[in-house]
Amino acid sequence: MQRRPAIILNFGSQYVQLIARRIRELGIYSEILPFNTKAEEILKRDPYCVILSGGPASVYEPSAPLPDEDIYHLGIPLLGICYGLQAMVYQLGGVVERAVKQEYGRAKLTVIKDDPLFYGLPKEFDVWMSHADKVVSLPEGFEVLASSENSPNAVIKKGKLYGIQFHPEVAHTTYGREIFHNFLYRVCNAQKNWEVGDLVEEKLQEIRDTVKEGKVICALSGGVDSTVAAVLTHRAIGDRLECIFVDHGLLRKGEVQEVESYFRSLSLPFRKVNASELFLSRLKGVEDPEEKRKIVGRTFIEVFEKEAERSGAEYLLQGTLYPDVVESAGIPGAKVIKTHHNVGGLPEKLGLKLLEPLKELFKDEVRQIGKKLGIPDELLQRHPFPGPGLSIRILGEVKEEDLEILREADYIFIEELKRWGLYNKVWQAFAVLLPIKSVGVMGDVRTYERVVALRAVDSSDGMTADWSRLPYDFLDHVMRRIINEVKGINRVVYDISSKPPATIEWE
Ligand SMILES: Nc1ncnc2c1ncn2[C@@H]1O[C@H](COP(=O)(O)OP(=O)(O)OP(=O)(O)O)[C@@H](O)[C@H]1O
Ligand SMILES: O=c1[nH]c(=O)c2[nH+]cn([C@@H]3O[C@H](COP(=O)(O)O)[C@@H](O)[C@H]3O)c2[nH]1
Ligand SMILES: NC(=O)CC[C@H](N)C(=O)O
Ligand SMILES: [Mg+2]
Repeated sequence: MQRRPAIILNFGSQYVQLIARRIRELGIYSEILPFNTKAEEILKRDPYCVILSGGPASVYEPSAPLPDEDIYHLGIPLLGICYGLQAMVYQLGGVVERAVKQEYGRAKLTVIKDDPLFYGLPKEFDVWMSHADKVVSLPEGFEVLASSENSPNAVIKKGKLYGIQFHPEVAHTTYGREIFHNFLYRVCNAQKNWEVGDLVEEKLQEIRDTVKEGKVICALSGGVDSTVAAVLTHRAIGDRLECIFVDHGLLRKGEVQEVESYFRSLSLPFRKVNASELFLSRLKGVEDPEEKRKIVGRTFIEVFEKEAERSGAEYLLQGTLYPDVVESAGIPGAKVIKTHHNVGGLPEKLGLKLLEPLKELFKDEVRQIGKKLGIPDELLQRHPFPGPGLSIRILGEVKEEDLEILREADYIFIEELKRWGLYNKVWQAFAVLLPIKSVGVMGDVRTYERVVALRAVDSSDGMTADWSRLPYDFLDHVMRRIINEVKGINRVVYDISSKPPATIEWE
């Protein structure tokens, strides 16, 4: 049976899989197609709707990607999001310009006109914006349904053509899910045709079909993603899997012992490899964040290739998730935000075949799979920790003495979060060591020492994030402990940037 899809045209947005995922969650099958897919090709699939994603381009640039203009005349409901809205406006004769005031992060939306799209929603709510261009005049026949302070034309419509300047797909838009629900079920009259189903069974089969009789080594970090990937694959192919945990000298205080004891208890075939000298020597003198990420990626692979040779494995299993792929511009049209060591950081010639069963999923979906697999909560609730580890939390060159300072500061922050019952309330938290010094006074003596920044964010998938409103008393306590206990630090600051426009990590 052919399922009627919701079609998403991809203009290179960071969020394109998030759109697909929102639609999946609402029980509708969805497909992502290239932005220039012909209208007749789209029509053949009998879709419920066409959604135009956001994207990094600006419609008035000569090389801007634009969809087949016929899509506006198919009589199929259409929803343009951010760049998608701007493309529709431009092609139908409206005007889009670079805005004087750009809009990143939270904005308040005010609904001006009732519409099925806003069914059941309040007249005012928070939405998440990420744009520099702005619709300044509408094409003929369009009306405004909602505005924000910076975007008078935040939601527009003509018949079944809708355009939205904000991002309903990101978790920080308060009623984003409801907007998709209303669009699919009230505007498009869609019928449920997709069950999240048993993703676990599907994945097990996929792994068995790919690996067949082969052997696999798993790059295991002790984090949520690679743990879920390992347990899943172990269930699929048993002891033909071996897990390799690399101590690259960039791990947190106590982490090696912690990870070892977790994995002994899960009874997975497990090996620890100490490669810290190799990683630290390669990073010596390197300041550029992208360069550091690539070095870590390549060095990881060197270690894994050696391990594979020893065990005769042909596959390398990684816990790669969708955000890693998209930020490394692993999808067409997307810009590189940062090279995730496990995607863009891989060498061109890879002697191993990659196995990445979680590649199109998001962190919270992976946690759900982990739960189904019986992985203990304590492990599943661990905060994400990037593969390049502390090397991207020491801004600039990575020196051994700085690693020690950062380890101590980070340990205090996390220990106190746990003590105060806040660890599971924030999505991710860590300390960053800044490459600057500032003046202090301790016991009547002048100090001139380093600065630590604390970062704690609320998120559901890492694609967007807001800074956690940690209690002042808590921050005060952590500041005091860090400055009193960690030699070399005389100042602590708290990072209050959201993503966008910042990112979660500093490098
Ligand atoms: N120290 C390590 N040893 C072996 N493999 C690693 C290590 N660090 C990272 N990796 C590999 O790189 C992948 C990506 O790292 P990433 O930190 O995104 O995922 P994770 O560690 O599994 O989960 P989390 O995001 O919860 O930390 C991991 O899934 C794992 O396959
Ligand atoms: O395995 C990883 N390898 C990497 O190279 C990497 N860079 C960032 N991160 C993690 O991804 C999430 C989003 O981070 P950013 O907002 O900083 O891009 C956050 O949870 C980051 O910790 C990484 N994970
Ligand atoms: N997120 C987007 O789709 C951005 C669209 C466009 N490049 C802008 O800055 O307005
Ligand atoms: Mg990790």
